[in-house]
Amino acid sequence: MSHAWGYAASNGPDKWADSFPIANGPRQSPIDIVPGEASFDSKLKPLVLKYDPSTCQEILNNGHSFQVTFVDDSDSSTLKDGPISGTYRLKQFHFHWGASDDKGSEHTVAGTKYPAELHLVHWNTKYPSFGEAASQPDGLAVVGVFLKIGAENANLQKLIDAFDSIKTKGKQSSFANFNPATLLPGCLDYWTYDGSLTTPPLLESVTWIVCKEPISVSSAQMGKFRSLLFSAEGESECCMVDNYRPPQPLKGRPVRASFK
Ligand SMILES: N/C(=N\S(N)(=O)=O)N1CCCC1
Ligand SMILES: [Zn+2]
Repeated sequence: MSHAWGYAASNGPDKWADSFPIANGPRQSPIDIVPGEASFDSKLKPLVLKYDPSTCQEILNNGHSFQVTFVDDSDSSTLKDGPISGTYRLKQFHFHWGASDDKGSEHTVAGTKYPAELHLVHWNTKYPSFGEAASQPDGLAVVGVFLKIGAENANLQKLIDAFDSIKTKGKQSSFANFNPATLLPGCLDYWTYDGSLTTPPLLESVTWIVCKEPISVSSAQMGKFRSLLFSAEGESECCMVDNYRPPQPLKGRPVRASFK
């Protein structure tokens, strides 16, 4: 791939293996989660998520998605227990979505696509930094939350209200005192499996924790997601849509459920 990766036919998921051969590796993400084939594991603990809104720093259009970045120089915002051991610090969260409400999530559930998926990215503090952790098999833990069309979500609206300041690639603005816990579903039942980053560099360092229960988003709010641009200011406008990788081969991996 002579040019930067993206989601177009010329540089999208089907082309990523040209520059990132791990794209065909043994533990790639996302996957299709088939509930009837997941095995309940009574040893799985409930998730312990502790988020401090004061660690919320900025909101950014990185040209692939929008992300909210957190100060991660202390254990103020962390993920513990669940399928992981030790303490993982929240680095950022971001979303993936479609051009229409019938697609957009990366993980699917028995083939069902949701209109969007939230990813809360955490790194293992046994390593000195996110960058170091991202290259380790137990380095990252990402909590995935599906978005389902329904009632308007007032907490998502706080993110949407900042979109005018980050419409184009590379734009960022300060974003303070947002509590990511407000984006979690009421029930934290989850599926978990060993996987990877779903964008280049596709590193196989992620313990995936995918919540069974979605959160709501209105169709109008999804329309606002689609008003963001992949393109930078002054470039020909390219709507930020379909920024999701399709499910990858499971290759024999177990998928465990924290619930019966
Ligand atoms: N692909 C990623 N996260 S994801 N979609 O696998 O959660 N990231 C790339 C760099 C930082 C996070
Ligand atoms: Zn993601």
